[in-house]
Amino acid sequence: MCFACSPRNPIGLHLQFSLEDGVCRTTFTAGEVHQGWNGCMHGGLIATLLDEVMAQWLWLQGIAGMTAEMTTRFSRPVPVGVPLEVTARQTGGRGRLFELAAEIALPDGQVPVHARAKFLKV
Ligand SMILES: CCCCCCCC/C=C\CCCCCCCC(=O)SCCNC(=O)CCNC(=O)[C@H](O)C(C)(C)COP(=O)(O)OP(=O)(O)OC[C@H]1O[C@@H](n2cnc3c(N)ncnc32)[C@H](O)[C@@H]1OP(=O)(O)O
Repeated sequence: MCFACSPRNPIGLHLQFSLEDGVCRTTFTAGEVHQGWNGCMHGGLIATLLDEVMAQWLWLQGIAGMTAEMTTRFSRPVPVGVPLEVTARQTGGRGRLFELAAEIALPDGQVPVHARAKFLKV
């Protein structure tokens, strides 16, 4: 029962994904229960959104991959209560290794956080 995507996980994020033109996409609005500092989404949960959207880029193409490495740049706080657009795309890779990038965009287009990761097909 995936914490990020299972519709049956009672404490999960219940994310739903689409893949179009090589971009995987989901949306999420953080609430007070997802805060770290007051008014700001917890960084670990931000990383969860980014990790999952990249994993789903693979999964929606029939590839089961595990995160082998991930770097996250937190440039600005992510506010709670606003709809976030979370996207991922492929940046490289060879064989079993997939290199992906993901970002979170605010409604005004600002990108407070982005990530890069390597996934290995299992
Ligand atoms: C009714 C049922 C329906 C089911 C529906 C399901 C719905 C669900 C759908 C979708 C779910 C999506 C959920 C995703 C969740 C988000 C993703 C996560 O959070 S995953 C968890 C966190 N990650 C881990 O726990 C990994 C822990 N690590 C490992 O298990 C291994 O290290 C693993 C698998 C990553 C690699 O292990 P190896 O044994 O397979 O491979 P090796 O031999 O180590 O490496 C292979 C090659 O890759 C290179 N490599 C490995 N890591 C590398 C790295 N970081 N950078 C560059 N190269 C690397 C190595 O040097 C090697 O290269 P050379 O073949 O020797 O040339």
